Amino acid sequence: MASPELVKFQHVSKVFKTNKKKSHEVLKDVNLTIQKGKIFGIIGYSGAGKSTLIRCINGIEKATQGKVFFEDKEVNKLSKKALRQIRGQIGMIFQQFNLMPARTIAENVALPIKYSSLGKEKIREKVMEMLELVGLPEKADTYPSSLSGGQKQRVAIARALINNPKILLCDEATSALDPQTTQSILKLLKKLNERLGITLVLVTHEMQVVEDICDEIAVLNKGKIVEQGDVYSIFVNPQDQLTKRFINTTSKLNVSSSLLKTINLVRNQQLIKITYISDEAVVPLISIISIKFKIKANIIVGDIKMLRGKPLGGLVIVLDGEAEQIADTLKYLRGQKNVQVEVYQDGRFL
Ligand SMILES: Nc1ncnc2c1ncn2[C@@H]1O[C@H](COP(=O)(O)OP(=O)(O)OP(=O)(O)O)[C@@H](O)[C@H]1O
Repeated sequence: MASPELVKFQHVSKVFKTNKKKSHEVLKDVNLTIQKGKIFGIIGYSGAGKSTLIRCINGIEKATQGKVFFEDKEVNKLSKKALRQIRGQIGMIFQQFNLMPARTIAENVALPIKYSSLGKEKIREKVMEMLELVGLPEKADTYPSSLSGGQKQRVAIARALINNPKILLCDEATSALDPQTTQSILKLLKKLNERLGITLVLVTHEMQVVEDICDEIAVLNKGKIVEQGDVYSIFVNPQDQLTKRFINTTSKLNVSSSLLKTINLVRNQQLIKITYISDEAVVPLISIISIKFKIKANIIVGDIKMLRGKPLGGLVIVLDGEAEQIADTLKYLRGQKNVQVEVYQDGRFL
């Protein structure tokens, strides 16, 4: 059974007026559903509208058209008081951490509950609990300037979680961090998702982040969602060119064009890329096509990885044979269940 819906966008558009005459449609007819407990990635280039989209979830931005729901509540229609209550259930972290430099780590983490009815001791207890959760209890009484970028993001996560939110919005949360620190923050986010059941929305321009921890993904291009679905299916069979470009950034099969230029294809040779999943990952496709079609197949690059616990493999191969043999081989490969075939033409795989 599908998990219940936490966030829903129905035909959401957002227009910013840039001056009296000009306006800019930043989100265009966005439809998406985020299920409770999932890790949902929103990927797109700079300016695609990612931040605007997640800011519509907590009502920092208001949709110009369409509806945004948080559980069963329509965010745009809430009173100020109701919106404040909803925001208490929505945590947010940012690329630049947004910590207050003149406050200690403990004071930073306590900020969202500073004016609550909780007493000082209870607040300190909750702060320490959050700092334990993110692995930084010993930093409670130090200042942000003494922390590394990764530690600052951990503090920001602790602050965002202190109200026990249902969802954590992460706006390019790892973009300012080196790859190793990025990994440790992603690991922490995954742990929080598993332990607390908190829903995560990750805005990013890095497909590696999506590959590492997301369950679902929406690809945003100039304000439009061009593709969405579960991460494995999208990695296996991306439909949109932009999605393919993002996936290529994480793939060892993304043979550089300079390397491809060194492969001097002669007549009767065809460069292809095949991607295969599940059982096909272990089926000896190359042997089969060599025997069946008497074709030579030279492997240029091969890769196999586990994605969400399932294998995803791929090969870049030069097929060498008569035109008819190549055509029959391509037909055979394309007829295989769970095998995607792309042919190299005009400098790219299509
Ligand atoms: N308050 C605003 N007024 C006018 N234009 C805005 C406003 N906020 C954002 N925009 C414009 O909307 C577009 C999308 O911005 P947004 O920050 O949502 O994109 P993004 O995908 O998050 O990009 P980045 O990763 O660079 O932040 C940009 O062209 C931006 O200039």
